[in-house]
Amino acid sequence: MIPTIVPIADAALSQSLADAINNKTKPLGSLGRLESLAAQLGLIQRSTKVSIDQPAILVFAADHGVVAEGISAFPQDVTWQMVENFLGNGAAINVFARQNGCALHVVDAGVNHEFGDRAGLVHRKVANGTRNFAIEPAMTAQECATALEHGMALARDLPGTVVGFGEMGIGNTTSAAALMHTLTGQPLARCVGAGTGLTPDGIRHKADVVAASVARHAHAVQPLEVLATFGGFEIAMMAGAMLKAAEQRKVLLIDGFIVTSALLVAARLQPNILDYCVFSHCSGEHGHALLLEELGARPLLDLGLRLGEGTGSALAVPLLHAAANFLNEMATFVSAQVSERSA
Ligand SMILES: O=C(O)c1ccc[n+]([C@@H]2O[C@H](COP(=O)([O-])O)[C@@H](O)[C@H]2O)c1
Ligand SMILES: Cc1cc2nc[nH]c2cc1C
Repeated sequence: MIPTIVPIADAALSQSLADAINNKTKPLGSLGRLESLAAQLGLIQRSTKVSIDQPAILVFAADHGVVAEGISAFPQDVTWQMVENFLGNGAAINVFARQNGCALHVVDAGVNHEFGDRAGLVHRKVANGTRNFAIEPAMTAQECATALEHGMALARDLPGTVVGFGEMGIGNTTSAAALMHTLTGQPLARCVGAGTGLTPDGIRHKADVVAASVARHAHAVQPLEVLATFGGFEIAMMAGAMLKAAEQRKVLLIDGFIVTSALLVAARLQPNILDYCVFSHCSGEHGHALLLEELGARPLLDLGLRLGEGTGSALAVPLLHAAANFLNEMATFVSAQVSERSA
């Protein structure tokens, strides 16, 4: 069952939050984007005091059958090798999660590798990678439902008020581009990018593969059908986790192009989910800026990141703390006896 997500709008609370923010010892609006972020946190948590408690990053990993079409600059084995790197604390996400006090959970959603009983790995493998969607749908409806259910169950069991999303999966920018094109109607050329580093010729080939695949599966139009046809297990599991986390009124930290494509699917199922999302950054991946625009999203950071793993999510955590802390802790003009604006 897809969770029902309620909007966060509350006119009376919005006014209280605006008053609380405007009464702080600062010129009106001078904390810029942190002010709208603080107001969003307050509406999500239904309070004029907010808490950024036990932030967690979930990194979902899976393989993609479409790599057989030669659409990535890297071999498929990098997916499981990077999962090992996450478990060994050596990846960028390990560094940034540790630096910013985030718990890190690495989930095998469908990697084409047997990890054995590896400490720290969350085993939710749906299958050893998806099928090649250039030939047949990536997953069955049942596999897609299983991935969504696992994601929902994982999010349900998380403590804390913030969930950041990340992913690892060689080939998954091809999935994400197909999802974006199919669900938004944006031209393919605006959805397909270099991923891990394709050459211009490689990008043209990738776009041709997606174009042929979309034509082959033209019947897939409903969001869940589109997800099963072009998605990855990590993308479907993320979509499930996002839906459950929003139902639980958590703050969702959205990472780059692939994470946003999972959110796009979730938002087509439950549009109110967008109220709970903080868009951590605009990725350097070609389609991301437009995908954010499609979702009406305003990213916090623009650092040219295009790594994935949840790195943008982890880097945005200090900004969440800053927004929460100024709202909770700053003095008001009255309490600090600071003179207000003269005219
Ligand atoms: O997050 C992004 O915007 C992003 C952009 C480009 C690449 N990636 C990462 O690179 C991998 C997919 O790239 P590719 O070229 O194999 O499709 C996958 O592991 C993603 O985490 C991530
Ligand atoms: C090395 C490497 C690390 C990654 N992390 C996320 N996607 C990745 C892709 C590659 C190739």
